[in-house]
Amino acid sequence: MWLIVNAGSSSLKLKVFDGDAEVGSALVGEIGPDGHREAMARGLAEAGVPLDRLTAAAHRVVHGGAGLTATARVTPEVLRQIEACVPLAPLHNPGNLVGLRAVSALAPDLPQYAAFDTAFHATNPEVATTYALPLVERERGIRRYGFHGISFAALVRILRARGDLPGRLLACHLGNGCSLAAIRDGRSVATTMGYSPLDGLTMGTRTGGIDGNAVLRLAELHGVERAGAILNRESGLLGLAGASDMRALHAAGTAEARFALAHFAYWAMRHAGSMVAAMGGLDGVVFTGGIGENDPWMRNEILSGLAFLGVSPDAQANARNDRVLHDATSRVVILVVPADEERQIALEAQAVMSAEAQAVRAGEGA
Ligand SMILES: Nc1ncnc2c1ncn2[C@@H]1O[C@H](COP(=O)(O)OP(=O)(O)O)[C@@H](O)[C@H]1O
Ligand SMILES: CC(=O)OP(=O)(O)O
Ligand SMILES: [Mg+2]
Repeated sequence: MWLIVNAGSSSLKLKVFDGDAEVGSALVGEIGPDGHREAMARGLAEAGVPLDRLTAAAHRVVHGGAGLTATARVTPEVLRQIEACVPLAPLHNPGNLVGLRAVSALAPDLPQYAAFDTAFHATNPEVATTYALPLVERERGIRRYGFHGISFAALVRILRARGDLPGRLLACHLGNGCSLAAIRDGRSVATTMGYSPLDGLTMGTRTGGIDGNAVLRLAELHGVERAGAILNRESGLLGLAGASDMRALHAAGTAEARFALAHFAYWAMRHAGSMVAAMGGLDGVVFTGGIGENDPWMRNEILSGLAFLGVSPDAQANARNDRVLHDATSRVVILVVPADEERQIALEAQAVMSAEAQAVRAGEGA
């Protein structure tokens, strides 16, 4: 049995797999950036995790930096590197570390693995990942990494298994954090997040794209730490309309809420154009994440802005949150694939464990 821990910025998802079967799960939502320790204790109890029967645990880790680019066994050195990436993903890596430490406290001998949100974008070309900074600054690892890679890898795996993977795919992960990826023949060639999960789309509490000089001005006014909190925790939908939750904005009906919804849709559409250019056209659009899977209004708004690309949704299918959304005239397929990060983490970690076992056997045989 495997325990999978997915600590996002606003939710904690736990799953227990026995072979292919999901035998336990827990979802602790709306936990806020500092609530991961309590959420972890609650989640483990709720999922009924049989600690003594576990083979291993595997975790989603948002930022692996330049050093951690593939799913790995968690060693003290790996933990140190994840810790070193905390400033790069301040909403995420601390929660990921809480999860890792909570499991080792409960089961000190249990093997643990980490899968990284950055890894899927390792195939982006250098022009896409490089900031035009002086060499000495670039050498510090200040570059674009991209995130939500476990979610993107999962939807590629699912679509490929169905024989449904479009050649040039615009993937939209719209949750509390939001990013787009340009996926060509199953490989990421561009994505909207950069050095940290702040860049790109308007998000629940993050600005999305903002001019570096505006960031400097905020740091000058408030100090670096406070400026970081403003950009990461008090901005986005929350900053525009006082609520970070998409459902709350739809319900609010105020002018501010309508503007925040329009802002979210507009910037998703603007960045989608950039993704389409990066892969030289568009064959498919896929939505995933809490908003991507459940918000017909938002999907329709974004897709309307992409009508010039031949994107044409079926209104009824969209309203029903169907898995296939394009109508008969659409030149582009439009799909919904529920986020499957936990199974992706399990598959990747199990592959690493099998490779380790094989290496040990080979060593014993030699
Ligand atoms: N039925 C719904 N309609 C609109 N938005 C929804 C719906 N259900 C969930 N959401 C939104 O999805 C977002 C959370 O996405 P999720 O992927 O669960 O978050 P996380 O990034 O923490 O994993 C929130 O903005 C929430 O309001
Ligand atoms: C990377 C990221 O933004 O993750 P989440 O959507 O879980 O906040
Ligand atoms: Mg998420």
